[in-house]
Amino acid sequence: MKYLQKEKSIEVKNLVKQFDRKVVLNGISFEVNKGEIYGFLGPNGAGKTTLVKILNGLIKPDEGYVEVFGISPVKYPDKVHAKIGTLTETANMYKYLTGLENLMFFSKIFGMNDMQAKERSLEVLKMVDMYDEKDKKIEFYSTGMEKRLSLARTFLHSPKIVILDEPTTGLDPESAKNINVAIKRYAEENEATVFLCTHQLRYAQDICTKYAFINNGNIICIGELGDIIKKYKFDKFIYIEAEINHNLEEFNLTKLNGNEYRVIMKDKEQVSKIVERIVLSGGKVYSVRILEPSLEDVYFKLIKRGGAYEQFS
Ligand SMILES: Nc1ncnc2c1ncn2[C@@H]1O[C@H](COP(=O)(O)OP(=O)(O)OP(=O)(O)O)[C@@H](O)[C@H]1O
Repeated sequence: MKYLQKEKSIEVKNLVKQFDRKVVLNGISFEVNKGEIYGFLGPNGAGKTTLVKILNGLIKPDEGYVEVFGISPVKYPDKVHAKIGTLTETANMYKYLTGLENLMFFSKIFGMNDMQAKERSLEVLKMVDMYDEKDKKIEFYSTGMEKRLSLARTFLHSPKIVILDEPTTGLDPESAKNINVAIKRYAEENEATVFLCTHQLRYAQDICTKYAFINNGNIICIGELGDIIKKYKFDKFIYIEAEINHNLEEFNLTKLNGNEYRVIMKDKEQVSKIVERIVLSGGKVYSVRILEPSLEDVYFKLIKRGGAYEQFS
């Protein structure tokens, strides 16, 4: 059978970056394939923004190499900029211009004429669900609206790679969800690759297809969530929604919200034993679910554990 090689969007090899002798990226290597929504996850100060700057050719690595669609951003930043759209934490927009005027301004920087700029700006406004707000000045936008407009700006030149640095930071859950929907839709409709840097794991889990965990400049794990869970034999959880009348300490249930409880699953018999005890002691069981650990569970265990880098593909 013919070996089909996946098309690489980003390739990073043995990348090292230091600031004032502090190693911020410690020889990291990974590849992002076309069409992936790749979550690059790590705590504050892990080195995510530094990597985004290198991918954009804004700073140079000390060692190693990086390619975006086979082009070095170190040597040819302009060529790379033409193919990627980057949303940084601090996207600068003109407060006294409307959303539409801002987007038209940036469209013209990409070489569009008035008509093309207007047409494309209206298109991307619809993509992020901001069409109705297009004539409002940015100074009157909420944080969530401003972020969606910044995302629209990232989409203006139809980039095949979108690099997003903390796109949901500071947003309420609904605004964060809107951002996620727009990112996913853009990726699907444009067959684009997304490189998402964040420490907001719940939002990452909603859209990412693959992950790299970075801590203190080292990648500690790369893979799809299911493969990482299998590899490390992470426990499953039993979630029980119930009214519990008696102390069931022996089962080590952790109370979550309302009537929901969670416990690490040891074996299948455990489920009926817990349900039986709750009912026999006068309580009520409304639902029982068995779930894989979340991205958050996996991430915190691996980050805490530290250790060597492992890749599953
Ligand atoms: N220009 C610079 N000069 C000196 N140190 C820097 C510089 N830029 C970044 N650093 C340091 O490099 C480390 C990594 O920073 P970076 O911004 O890449 O982390 P991050 O993972 O993006 O974190 P956050 O989520 O907080 O933005 C930090 O300790 C930071 O202080």
